[in-house]
Amino acid sequence: MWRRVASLSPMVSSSSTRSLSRYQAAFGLSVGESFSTEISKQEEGSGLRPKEKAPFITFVLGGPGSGKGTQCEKIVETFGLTHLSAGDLLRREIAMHTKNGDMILNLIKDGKIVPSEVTVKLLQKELESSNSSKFLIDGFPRTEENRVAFERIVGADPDVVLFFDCPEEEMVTRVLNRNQGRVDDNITTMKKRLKIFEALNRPVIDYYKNKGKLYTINAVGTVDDIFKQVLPIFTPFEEQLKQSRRVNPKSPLVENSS
Ligand SMILES: Nc1ncnc2c1ncn2[C@@H]1O[C@H](COP(=O)(O)OP(=O)(O)OP(=O)(O)O)[C@@H](O)[C@H]1O
Ligand SMILES: Nc1ccn([C@@H]2O[C@H](COP(=O)(O)O)[C@@H](O)[C@H]2O)c(=O)n1
Ligand SMILES: [Mg+2]
Repeated sequence: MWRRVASLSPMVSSSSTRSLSRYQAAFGLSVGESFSTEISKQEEGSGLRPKEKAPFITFVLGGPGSGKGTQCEKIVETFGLTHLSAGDLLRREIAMHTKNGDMILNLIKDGKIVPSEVTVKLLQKELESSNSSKFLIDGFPRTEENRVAFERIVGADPDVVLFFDCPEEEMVTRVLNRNQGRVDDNITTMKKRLKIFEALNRPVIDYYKNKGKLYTINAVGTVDDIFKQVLPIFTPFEEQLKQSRRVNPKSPLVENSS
Protein backbone atom coordinates (compact mmCIF):
# COMPACT_ATOMS: atom_id res chain seq x y z
CA MET A 1 0.00 0.00 0.00
CA TRP A 2 1.32 3.43 -0.91
CA ARG A 3 0.43 6.61 0.80
CA ARG A 4 0.61 10.02 -0.77
CA VAL A 5 2.58 11.86 1.87
CA ALA A 6 3.45 15.18 0.29
CA SER A 7 0.88 17.94 0.26
CA LEU A 8 -0.60 18.53 -3.19
CA SER A 9 -2.31 21.87 -3.17
CA PRO A 10 -4.75 23.58 -0.87
CA MET A 11 -7.48 22.49 -3.26
CA VAL A 12 -6.73 18.81 -3.24
CA SER A 13 -6.83 16.36 -0.40
CA SER A 14 -3.38 15.20 0.63
CA SER A 15 -4.44 12.16 2.55
CA SER A 16 -5.57 9.84 -0.20
CA THR A 17 -4.22 6.33 0.03
CA ARG A 18 -3.07 4.48 -3.04
CA SER A 19 -2.40 0.86 -3.62
CA LEU A 20 0.61 -0.19 -5.65
CA SER A 21 0.00 -1.56 -9.11
CA ARG A 22 2.19 -2.53 -12.00
CA TYR A 23 1.01 0.70 -13.51
CA GLN A 24 2.26 2.84 -10.67
CA ALA A 25 5.52 0.97 -10.58
CA ALA A 26 5.94 1.85 -14.25
CA PHE A 27 5.99 5.55 -13.42
CA GLY A 28 9.50 6.48 -12.41
CA LEU A 29 9.39 10.20 -13.03
CA SER A 30 6.40 12.36 -13.40
CA VAL A 31 4.93 15.64 -12.29
CA GLY A 32 6.68 17.99 -9.88
CA GLU A 33 7.78 17.17 -6.36
CA SER A 34 4.52 18.29 -4.84
CA PHE A 35 2.75 15.38 -6.52
CA SER A 36 5.25 12.80 -5.41
CA THR A 37 3.99 9.56 -3.97
CA GLU A 38 6.40 8.01 -1.52
CA ILE A 39 6.48 4.90 0.56
CA SER A 40 5.43 5.89 4.05
CA LYS A 41 7.61 5.17 7.07
CA GLN A 42 6.12 1.87 8.12
CA GLU A 43 6.36 0.60 4.55
CA GLU A 44 10.05 1.29 4.13
CA GLY A 45 12.00 -1.86 3.55
CA SER A 46 9.11 -3.50 1.78
CA GLY A 47 11.40 -3.97 -1.20
CA LEU A 48 9.58 -1.38 -3.29
CA ARG A 49 11.60 1.40 -4.85
CA PRO A 50 11.14 4.54 -2.76
CA LYS A 51 10.00 7.84 -4.25
CA GLU A 52 8.14 6.37 -7.20
CA LYS A 53 5.68 8.90 -8.42
CA ALA A 54 2.15 8.68 -9.67
CA PRO A 55 0.76 10.30 -12.81
CA PHE A 56 -1.50 13.34 -12.73
CA ILE A 57 -5.01 12.13 -13.44
CA THR A 58 -8.14 14.15 -14.19
CA PHE A 59 -11.50 12.43 -14.51
CA VAL A 60 -14.02 14.23 -16.72
CA LEU A 61 -17.66 13.68 -15.81
CA GLY A 62 -20.92 15.01 -17.23
CA GLY A 63 -24.06 13.82 -18.95
CA PRO A 64 -24.22 12.80 -22.61
CA GLY A 65 -23.63 15.86 -24.78
CA SER A 66 -22.58 18.08 -21.87
CA GLY A 67 -19.42 19.03 -23.80
CA LYS A 68 -16.79 16.82 -22.16
CA GLY A 69 -14.97 15.97 -25.37
CA THR A 70 -15.11 19.56 -26.62
CA GLN A 71 -13.61 20.94 -23.42
CA CYS A 72 -11.02 18.16 -23.26
CA GLU A 73 -9.68 19.34 -26.64
CA LYS A 74 -9.14 22.80 -25.19
CA ILE A 75 -7.50 21.47 -22.03
CA VAL A 76 -5.14 19.39 -24.17
CA GLU A 77 -4.23 22.46 -26.28
CA THR A 78 -3.57 24.59 -23.21
CA PHE A 79 -2.05 22.22 -20.67
CA GLY A 80 -0.82 19.32 -22.80
CA LEU A 81 -2.64 16.57 -20.94
CA THR A 82 -3.18 13.32 -22.80
CA HIS A 83 -6.85 12.76 -23.60
CA LEU A 84 -8.26 9.27 -23.10
CA SER A 85 -11.97 8.98 -23.88
CA ALA A 86 -13.50 5.80 -22.48
CA GLY A 87 -16.25 5.99 -25.11
CA ASP A 88 -13.70 6.35 -27.94
CA LEU A 89 -11.74 3.36 -26.67
CA LEU A 90 -14.92 1.29 -26.61
CA ARG A 91 -15.90 2.46 -30.12
CA ARG A 92 -12.44 1.47 -31.31
CA GLU A 93 -13.09 -2.08 -30.06
CA ILE A 94 -16.26 -2.14 -32.16
CA ALA A 95 -14.47 -0.80 -35.24
CA MET A 96 -11.65 -3.32 -34.82
CA HIS A 97 -14.07 -6.24 -34.39
CA THR A 98 -12.30 -7.43 -31.27
CA LYS A 99 -13.76 -10.26 -29.18
CA ASN A 100 -15.74 -7.76 -27.11
CA GLY A 101 -16.75 -5.62 -30.08
CA ASP A 102 -20.26 -7.00 -30.61
CA MET A 103 -21.09 -6.99 -26.91
CA ILE A 104 -19.91 -3.37 -26.63
CA LEU A 105 -21.90 -2.32 -29.69
CA ASN A 106 -25.12 -3.78 -28.28
CA LEU A 107 -24.63 -2.04 -24.95
CA ILE A 108 -23.77 1.34 -26.49
CA LYS A 109 -26.78 1.15 -28.84
CA ASP A 110 -28.92 0.63 -25.78
CA GLY A 111 -27.21 3.37 -23.74
CA LYS A 112 -26.01 0.82 -21.21
CA ILE A 113 -22.72 0.62 -19.33
CA VAL A 114 -20.06 -1.80 -20.52
CA PRO A 115 -18.69 -4.10 -17.78
CA SER A 116 -16.09 -2.16 -15.81
CA GLU A 117 -13.39 -4.78 -16.24
CA VAL A 118 -13.49 -4.29 -20.02
CA THR A 119 -13.33 -0.50 -19.92
CA VAL A 120 -10.70 -0.32 -17.18
CA LYS A 121 -8.42 -2.77 -18.98
CA LEU A 122 -8.62 -0.61 -22.12
CA LEU A 123 -7.73 2.46 -20.09
CA GLN A 124 -4.97 0.62 -18.28
CA LYS A 125 -3.40 -0.42 -21.57
CA GLU A 126 -3.37 3.17 -22.79
CA LEU A 127 -1.99 4.48 -19.51
CA GLU A 128 0.77 1.91 -19.39
CA SER A 129 1.90 2.33 -22.96
CA SER A 130 1.74 6.12 -22.95
CA ASN A 131 4.76 8.32 -22.79
CA SER A 132 2.76 10.90 -20.89
CA SER A 133 2.33 11.32 -17.16
CA LYS A 134 -0.73 13.57 -17.20
CA PHE A 135 -4.07 12.33 -18.34
CA LEU A 136 -7.62 13.50 -18.92
CA ILE A 137 -9.88 10.48 -18.62
CA ASP A 138 -13.13 11.49 -20.30
CA GLY A 139 -16.46 9.75 -19.65
CA PHE A 140 -15.08 7.77 -16.75
CA PRO A 141 -15.96 6.63 -14.10
CA ARG A 142 -19.60 6.34 -15.16
CA THR A 143 -20.60 4.22 -12.18
CA GLU A 144 -19.40 3.35 -8.71
CA GLU A 145 -18.44 -0.02 -10.15
CA ASN A 146 -16.23 1.76 -12.74
CA ARG A 147 -14.62 3.82 -10.01
CA VAL A 148 -13.87 0.87 -7.75
CA ALA A 149 -12.57 -1.23 -10.65
CA PHE A 150 -10.15 1.54 -11.66
CA GLU A 151 -8.85 1.79 -8.11
CA ARG A 152 -8.42 -1.98 -7.96
CA ILE A 153 -6.92 -2.61 -11.38
CA VAL A 154 -4.97 0.59 -12.05
CA GLY A 155 -4.34 1.49 -8.43
CA ALA A 156 -4.54 5.25 -8.85
CA ASP A 157 -6.77 8.07 -7.66
CA PRO A 158 -7.63 11.19 -9.65
CA ASP A 159 -6.04 14.48 -8.66
CA VAL A 160 -8.90 16.52 -10.16
CA VAL A 161 -12.47 15.58 -11.11
CA LEU A 162 -14.32 17.91 -13.49
CA PHE A 163 -18.09 17.76 -13.72
CA PHE A 164 -19.77 19.52 -16.64
CA ASP A 165 -23.22 20.32 -15.34
CA CYS A 166 -25.73 20.79 -18.15
CA PRO A 167 -29.55 20.78 -18.29
CA GLU A 168 -31.11 17.79 -20.02
CA GLU A 169 -32.86 19.80 -22.79
CA GLU A 170 -29.51 21.32 -23.78
CA MET A 171 -27.79 17.93 -23.82
CA VAL A 172 -30.55 16.47 -25.98
CA THR A 173 -30.31 19.35 -28.47
CA ARG A 174 -26.53 19.02 -28.71
CA VAL A 175 -26.55 15.25 -29.15
CA LEU A 176 -29.26 15.29 -31.79
CA ASN A 177 -27.29 17.92 -33.73
CA ARG A 178 -23.91 16.25 -33.32
CA ASN A 179 -23.86 14.56 -36.72
CA GLN A 180 -20.92 12.28 -36.14
CA GLY A 181 -22.78 9.12 -37.07
CA ARG A 182 -22.77 7.70 -33.55
CA VAL A 183 -25.19 4.80 -33.05
CA ASP A 184 -26.32 6.28 -29.74
CA ASP A 185 -27.09 9.78 -31.05
CA ASN A 186 -30.85 9.29 -31.39
CA ILE A 187 -33.71 10.28 -29.11
CA THR A 188 -34.53 6.74 -27.95
CA THR A 189 -30.98 5.95 -26.81
CA MET A 190 -30.49 9.47 -25.51
CA LYS A 191 -33.43 9.10 -23.11
CA LYS A 192 -31.92 5.87 -21.78
CA ARG A 193 -28.48 7.44 -21.44
CA LEU A 194 -29.90 10.32 -19.44
CA LYS A 195 -31.68 7.95 -17.07
CA ILE A 196 -28.55 5.88 -16.59
CA PHE A 197 -26.49 9.03 -16.04
CA GLU A 198 -28.82 10.24 -13.29
CA ALA A 199 -29.00 6.86 -11.59
CA LEU A 200 -25.40 5.70 -11.85
CA ASN A 201 -23.15 8.74 -12.35
CA ARG A 202 -24.63 10.90 -9.57
CA PRO A 203 -23.24 8.67 -6.80
CA VAL A 204 -19.77 9.02 -8.37
CA ILE A 205 -20.14 12.80 -8.46
CA ASP A 206 -21.19 12.80 -4.82
CA TYR A 207 -18.27 10.56 -3.91
CA TYR A 208 -15.70 13.01 -5.30
CA LYS A 209 -17.58 15.99 -3.89
CA ASN A 210 -17.23 14.46 -0.43
CA LYS A 211 -13.53 13.90 -1.06
CA GLY A 212 -13.07 17.59 -1.99
CA LYS A 213 -11.86 16.72 -5.49
CA LEU A 214 -14.91 17.78 -7.53
CA TYR A 215 -15.00 20.95 -9.64
CA THR A 216 -18.47 21.66 -10.99
CA ILE A 217 -18.62 23.70 -14.17
CA ASN A 218 -21.73 25.34 -15.56
CA ALA A 219 -21.76 23.76 -19.03
CA VAL A 220 -24.22 26.22 -20.58
CA GLY A 221 -22.80 28.99 -22.75
CA THR A 222 -20.25 29.22 -25.50
CA VAL A 223 -17.34 26.79 -25.62
CA ASP A 224 -15.00 29.64 -24.70
CA ASP A 225 -17.15 30.83 -21.81
CA ILE A 226 -17.16 27.35 -20.38
CA PHE A 227 -13.42 27.00 -20.84
CA LYS A 228 -12.96 30.22 -18.85
CA GLN A 229 -14.31 28.31 -15.85
CA VAL A 230 -11.98 25.37 -16.52
CA LEU A 231 -8.76 27.39 -16.83
CA PRO A 232 -8.40 28.45 -13.18
CA ILE A 233 -8.84 24.87 -12.01
CA PHE A 234 -5.59 23.85 -13.71
CA THR A 235 -3.66 27.05 -13.13
CA PRO A 236 -2.36 26.01 -9.68
CA PHE A 237 -0.98 22.83 -11.26
CA GLU A 238 0.54 24.56 -14.29
CA GLU A 239 4.17 24.39 -13.19
CA GLN A 240 3.93 20.73 -12.30
CA LEU A 241 2.17 19.96 -15.55
CA LYS A 242 4.92 21.74 -17.50
CA GLN A 243 7.71 19.84 -15.79
CA SER A 244 5.95 16.58 -16.12
CA ARG A 245 8.00 13.98 -17.97
CA ARG A 246 7.62 10.30 -17.49
CA VAL A 247 10.01 7.42 -17.61
CA ASN A 248 8.06 4.49 -18.90
CA PRO A 249 10.08 1.30 -19.17
CA LYS A 250 7.68 0.09 -21.87
CA SER A 251 8.07 3.14 -24.02
CA PRO A 252 10.82 3.09 -26.65
CA LEU A 253 10.67 6.89 -26.74
CA VAL A 254 12.06 7.39 -23.27
CA GLU A 255 15.67 6.97 -22.27
CA ASN A 256 16.41 4.68 -19.38
CA SER A 257 16.85 6.77 -16.23
CA SER A 258 19.47 4.50 -14.61
N1 LIG B 1 -20.85 25.02 -25.27
C1 LIG B 1 -21.44 24.43 -26.30
N2 LIG B 1 -22.47 25.03 -26.93
C2 LIG B 1 -23.07 24.42 -27.98
N3 LIG B 1 -22.70 23.22 -28.49
C3 LIG B 1 -21.67 22.61 -27.89
C4 LIG B 1 -20.99 23.16 -26.78
N4 LIG B 1 -20.01 22.30 -26.41
C5 LIG B 1 -20.09 21.26 -27.24
N5 LIG B 1 -21.08 21.44 -28.14
C6 LIG B 1 -21.49 20.52 -29.20
O1 LIG B 1 -22.36 19.56 -28.58
C7 LIG B 1 -22.10 18.27 -29.07
C8 LIG B 1 -21.72 17.36 -27.89
O2 LIG B 1 -20.46 17.81 -27.38
P1 LIG B 1 -19.37 16.75 -26.90
O3 LIG B 1 -19.23 15.71 -27.94
O4 LIG B 1 -18.17 17.53 -26.52
O5 LIG B 1 -20.11 16.19 -25.63
P2 LIG B 1 -19.75 14.96 -24.70
O6 LIG B 1 -20.03 15.35 -23.32
O7 LIG B 1 -18.39 14.45 -25.01
O8 LIG B 1 -20.85 13.90 -25.17
P3 LIG B 1 -20.82 12.30 -25.08
O9 LIG B 1 -20.90 11.93 -23.64
O10 LIG B 1 -22.06 11.90 -25.79
O11 LIG B 1 -19.57 11.83 -25.74
C9 LIG B 1 -21.03 18.39 -30.13
O12 LIG B 1 -21.64 18.48 -31.39
C10 LIG B 1 -20.34 19.72 -29.77
O13 LIG B 1 -19.79 20.36 -30.91
N1 LIG C 1 -17.05 4.46 -18.74
C1 LIG C 1 -17.84 4.23 -19.81
C2 LIG C 1 -17.90 5.14 -20.86
C3 LIG C 1 -18.75 4.88 -21.91
N2 LIG C 1 -19.49 3.75 -21.93
C4 LIG C 1 -20.39 3.44 -23.05
O1 LIG C 1 -20.07 4.20 -24.21
C5 LIG C 1 -21.14 5.09 -24.51
C6 LIG C 1 -20.64 6.37 -25.09
O2 LIG C 1 -19.78 7.00 -24.16
P1 LIG C 1 -19.37 8.54 -24.34
O3 LIG C 1 -18.50 8.87 -23.18
O4 LIG C 1 -18.64 8.65 -25.63
O5 LIG C 1 -20.63 9.31 -24.32
C7 LIG C 1 -21.94 5.21 -23.21
O6 LIG C 1 -23.29 5.58 -23.37
C8 LIG C 1 -21.84 3.77 -22.71
O7 LIG C 1 -22.68 2.92 -23.43
C9 LIG C 1 -19.41 2.86 -20.88
O8 LIG C 1 -20.08 1.83 -20.88
N3 LIG C 1 -18.58 3.12 -19.83
MG1 LIG D 1 -17.67 12.59 -25.66
